[in-house]
Amino acid sequence: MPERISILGSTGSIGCNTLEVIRQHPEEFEVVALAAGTNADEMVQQVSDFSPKMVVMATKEAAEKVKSEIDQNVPVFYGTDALIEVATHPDATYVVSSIVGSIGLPPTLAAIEAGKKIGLANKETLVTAGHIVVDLARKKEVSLVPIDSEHSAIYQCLNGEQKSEVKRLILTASGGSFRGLSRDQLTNVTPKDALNHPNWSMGSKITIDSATMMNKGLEVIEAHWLFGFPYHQIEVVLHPQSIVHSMVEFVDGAIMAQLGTPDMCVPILYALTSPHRKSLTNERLDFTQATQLDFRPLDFERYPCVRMAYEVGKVGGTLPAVLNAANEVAVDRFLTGQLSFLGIEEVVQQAIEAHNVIKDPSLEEIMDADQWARQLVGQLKK
Ligand SMILES: NC(=O)C1=CN([C@@H]2O[C@H](COP(=O)(O)OP(=O)(O)OC[C@H]3O[C@@H](n4cnc5c(N)ncnc54)[C@H](OP(=O)(O)O)[C@@H]3O)[C@@H](O)[C@H]2O)C=CC1
Ligand SMILES: CC(=O)[C@@H](O)[C@H](O)COP(=O)(O)O
Ligand SMILES: [Mn+2]
Repeated sequence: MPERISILGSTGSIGCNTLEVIRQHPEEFEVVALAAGTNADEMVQQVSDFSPKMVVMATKEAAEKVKSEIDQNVPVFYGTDALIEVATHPDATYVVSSIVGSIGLPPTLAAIEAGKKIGLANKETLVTAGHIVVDLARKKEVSLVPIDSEHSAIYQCLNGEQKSEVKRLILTASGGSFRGLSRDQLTNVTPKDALNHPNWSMGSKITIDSATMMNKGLEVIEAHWLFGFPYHQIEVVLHPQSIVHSMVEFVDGAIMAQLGTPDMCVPILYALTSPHRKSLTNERLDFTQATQLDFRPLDFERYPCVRMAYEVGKVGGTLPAVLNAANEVAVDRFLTGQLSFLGIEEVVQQAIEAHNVIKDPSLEEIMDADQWARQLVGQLKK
């Protein structure tokens, strides 16, 4: 039987790569339902290529545009509630969670509640409500398989290993688009500069997160929840080539690493087929050509967002949701010219300091904290 897949965020970078993987294995995978934001043109093409049973767009206008331009009689809905229909479609066995931002949390939880297998790209879900997501997945016996490249690498390195024999997880970080610049040189950098990631082609929000290295901070919290290790066993190392996608060190000093060209189709396909592997037509590493692998320690002064994320992750409660929501709004304001690049970390720090943390929060308390941070950072001047 093919894996029957719903994709949340099908028009994005991960969504399109997922469809590319599906295209390469038509006998293994079938598309059931697709959800996206406002990119109606891309969705019209996807409907024509994959004939889903249902489509959801974020807005009425986008839904009407899709409806008016598709040949097939596919139901098209819109809005956040309709995302749940895609996530829980009765014909779907697998949900790829690849909407950007904490808006991906409710449909991802709904998919877990409905017992679907999950391929998780949306790291904001785990940062915002890690304890709730992981507990529900355990209760429902749902496998939560990482798509994020570092976490996919660690997932592969941990396969068949004992957790008690792990010394530490080592996340690699490219350093982002400004890795060659000092902090003083960051004062006047522009969104165009920041969107120029050295190794990966990704959506705009995560590309800015890579430049501030908030991405690595979010990934530390993501690793904590996915693999169940305390923060002192999770480390970050700079690796400018993004070839070693992450590593696991064991108690005997042995280190396992997963390597490959920076291509998200690899972790996406592995998430869909693990523990098995399928072929992929893609660029390969060639060690007969000169290949350099460099590693450097992370300077927390240069990249304060990583330090912030460790501190926030250790405090827990509603604070990671505040960090995440504040960052989402700050990145959006940077991209729209309302905030400087260094302003991103400043306003996130202000939100964290102003928040009264609720310990062991309910989902409602987490959503409230998320909204509180969005309002606060939306008003802050910088
Ligand atoms: N790109 C990558 O290589 C990696 C991404 N990730 C994570 O995966 C997630 C997606 O990243 P990426 O693909 O780069 O992001 P993109 O910005 O490329 O894509 C985001 C997707 O979410 C959709 N979307 C946005 N808002 C809504 C909404 N309100 N309702 C429904 N859909 C919505 C977009 O639709 P539309 O465009 O139509 O508006 C688009 O399909 C993020 O959490 C990111 O951190 C993790 C590792 C690597
Ligand atoms: C592809 C992927 O997983 C991204 O999260 C990537 O890791 C970004 O790279 P850096 O955050 O290391 O710049
Ligand atoms: Mn990553």
